[in-house]
Amino acid sequence: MSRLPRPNPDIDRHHQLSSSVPTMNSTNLKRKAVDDGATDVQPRKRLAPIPESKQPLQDSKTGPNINITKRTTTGPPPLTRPRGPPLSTATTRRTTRATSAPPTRPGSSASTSRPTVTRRPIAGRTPSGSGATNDQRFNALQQQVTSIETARAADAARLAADMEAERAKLSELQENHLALSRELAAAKTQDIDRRRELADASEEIDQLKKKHANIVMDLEMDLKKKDRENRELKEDLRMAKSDLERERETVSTLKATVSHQSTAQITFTTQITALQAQVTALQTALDMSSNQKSNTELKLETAQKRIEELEQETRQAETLRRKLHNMVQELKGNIRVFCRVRPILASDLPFSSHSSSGSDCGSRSSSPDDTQRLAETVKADIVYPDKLDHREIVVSSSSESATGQERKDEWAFAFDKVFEPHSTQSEVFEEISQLAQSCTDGYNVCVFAYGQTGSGKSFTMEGGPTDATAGMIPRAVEQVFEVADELKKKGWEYTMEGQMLEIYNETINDLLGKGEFDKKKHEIKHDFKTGRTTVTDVNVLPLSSPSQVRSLLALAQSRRTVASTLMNERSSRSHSVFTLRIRGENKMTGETCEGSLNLVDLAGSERLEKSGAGSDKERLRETQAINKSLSALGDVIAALGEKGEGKGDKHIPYRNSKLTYLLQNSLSGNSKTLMVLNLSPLATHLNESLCSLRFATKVNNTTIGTAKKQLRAANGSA
Ligand SMILES: Nc1ncnc2c1ncn2[C@@H]1O[C@H](COP(=O)(O)OP(=O)(O)OP(=O)(O)O)[C@@H](O)[C@H]1O
Repeated sequence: MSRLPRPNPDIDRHHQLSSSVPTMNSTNLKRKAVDDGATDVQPRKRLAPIPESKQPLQDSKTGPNINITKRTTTGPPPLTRPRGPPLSTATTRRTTRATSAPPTRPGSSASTSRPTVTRRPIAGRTPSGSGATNDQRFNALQQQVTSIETARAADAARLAADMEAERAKLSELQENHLALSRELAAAKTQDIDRRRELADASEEIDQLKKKHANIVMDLEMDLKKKDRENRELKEDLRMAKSDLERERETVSTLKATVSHQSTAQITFTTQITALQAQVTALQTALDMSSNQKSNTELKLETAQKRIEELEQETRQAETLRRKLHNMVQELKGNIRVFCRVRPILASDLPFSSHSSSGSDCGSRSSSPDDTQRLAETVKADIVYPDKLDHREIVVSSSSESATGQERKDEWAFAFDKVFEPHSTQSEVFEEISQLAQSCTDGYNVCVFAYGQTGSGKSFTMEGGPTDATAGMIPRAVEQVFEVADELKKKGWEYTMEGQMLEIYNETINDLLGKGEFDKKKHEIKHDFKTGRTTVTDVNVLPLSSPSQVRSLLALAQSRRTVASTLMNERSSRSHSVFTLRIRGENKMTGETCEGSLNLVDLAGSERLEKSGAGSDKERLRETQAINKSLSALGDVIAALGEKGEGKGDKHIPYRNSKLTYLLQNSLSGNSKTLMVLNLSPLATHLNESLCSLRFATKVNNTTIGTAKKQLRAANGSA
C-alpha cells in the first residue's frame, strides 16, 4: 500500500498509521491483518473502481467537452440568434466536478469572466434601439463572444490540463485499485487461512480443554488415591510405631537375655572346655570300644548262629510240643465229659411271669431271701462233694416207701469236670481251650452239648450277646485264630473256612444257605486219605477273623429263627453242627496239617413221654429221630471204646444216624471229643437229669485212640 500514491488523505493517513505501527509477532500480525482489512475496506470502498459507464475521463478529442473545445479553436459560430449560452450547464458541470478539480484559485480569469457575463443585464436591449445601437450591441456581444471564446479556450485548455491530470490520477487510481484488489484477494486468502487457523486453534483449544479436563479428573482421582494411600500410610505408620514400640520392648528384653546368655555362654565355654577334655577321654574310650565292638561283632555272629540253631531247635520243640500236647490230651482221654448244671432261672420259680424267663433268679426285683426260699422249693437235691478237683456230682431223691418209710436214693457221678450253677462261661472254656490248640495242631475236635430241652446247651455253645456270656463256639474260634497268629512266628500259615448245618428229622439243612429247609438233599462224603468230610451243596465260607465267625453264627441263628416260626421250637428239636476247618503249612519245616473243630448243639434229649409228643405225630417223629440219633451217638462212642480196648475188628455203626455219619472223622482215630452234659437244676427234671448223667457216664468210660482214661466213679451206680 505504501508503494502506491495516495490522493486520498484518509488512505495517506492510514498509510502513515500502518507504517508507524511497530513490528509485531505472528499472532498480532494476524489480528492486525484482520484489523487492517477492516480498516482498509472503508477507504477502499470509498476508492472503489469507477464503473465504465460512469467513466467521465475520456480522450478529449472524443468526449463532449472536446467538441466544445473544437468549436472554440475553430472560431466562434455564426451568430444567428442571440441566445443564452449554455453556461449554466457548463457552470453546473464544473460545479459538479469541482470535487475532482483542483481548488479554484481566487482571481483566476475563468472565475472572473463567467459571473460577469451571465449575470449582468444587457443594457442595449430596449425598444427604442437603432442600427447603431444594434451594432454596438453586436460589437458588445461580439466582444462578449470573443471574451467568452477566450474564456472558453482558456477553460478548454484548463480542462484539458485537468483531464490530463485526471487521467493520470485515474491510471494511478486504477493501478492503485489493482494493487488493492490483489491485496484484498491476498488479505481474503489470508483471512480464510487465519479463520481456518482460528478454527483449528479453537478445535485444538477444545481438545486441550478436554485433555485438560481428563487430566484434571485423573489428577483428582490420583489425589483421592493419594489421600487414601496417605491415610493407609498413616495407619501403617501408626501400626509400625506400635510395632516399633513392641520391638523396642523385645529388643530390651533380648538385650537382657543376651546379657544373660553372655553370662551363660561364659559358663558354657567353661563347660565346653571341660567337655572337650571329656571328649578326648571318650575318644580314647571309643577307640577301646571299637576294639571291643569288633570282638562283640564276632560274638554277635556266633550268637546269630546260635539263634538260628535255637530257632531250629524251637521248631523241633514245637513239633515235639505238638506230640506231647497230643499225648497229654490222649492221657486225659480223647473223649472227655464235662457236666454243667445251669442256675435256677426266674422263669423256673412258681408264679413267675413269662417275661422274666431266661434271667437268673438272682437278678429279680423281689428280695433275695424270697427268691432263695422259692428256689429251694423247686431245686433238685444236687451236691458237689469234690471241692478240690470239681469232678463229682451227687444227685439225691427222697421218696416214701410202700410201708410209709422215707427212702433216700443217691446217685454219684464223676466226670472230667463238673461245673456248678455259678460257673461262668470263661471258666468252662478254660477247660476246653486245650482242644482248640489240638485243632491247630491238625487234630479233629468235636464238642457236643448234650442235655434235655432248656438245660442250657445253646447257652453253653453259643452263649449270650456280651463278651462275658459268649459261649464255647465264639471263644473256641477266637482261640484258634489267636493260636494260628501265634504260630506264624514259628513259620505256620493257616487258612480257615466254616460251615453250619442243622440235622432235623435226619435231614441235613444248610444254615448258611437261602433258608430253604428240608427241601435240598445234601450228601455226606468222606475222604479217608485226607480225613476230610464234606457235605454236598452247602455254603462253606472262608474265614479270616473271629468277627466273621460271629456274623456267620448270627446268620445261622436268624435262619433257624425263621424256620422256627414255621415249625415250633425247631432249634430244640434239631442238632446244629458248626464246623471250622483249618489248614496249616510251615514253609520252614515243610510240615502241613489239617484239623477241624466241630461244635455240636444237640437236640433236647428228653424221653418220649416227657416230650409231650402224645398224639402229635410230627412231634413223635421228631422225638424218635432225636432219640435215634442220640442213641446212635452213644453206640458209636461205645463201639469206639471197645475198639480201643483191643477189639480191632469192632464195627462202628456210624451210618446209623446222619449225626454220627457226619462226625465220623471227628470221632475216630486221634480225634478229640468233648461232651458237655447240661443239667437242669430243677427237681421236676430230676429223672431226665439222671438219664442224661447215665448216658454221659457211658461216654465218659470210653477210650478212643491210644490212651485209656483213668477215671474214678464215686460209687458204682453209673
Ligand atoms: N449257665 C447259665 N447261666 C445263666 N442262664 C442260663 C445258663 N444256662 C442256660 N441258661 C438259660 O436257660 C435258658 C435255657 O437255656 P438254653 O436255651 O441254652 O437251653 P437248651 O438246652 O439249649 O434248650 P433247647 O434244647 O430248647 O435249645 C435260657 O434262657 C438260657 O439263657
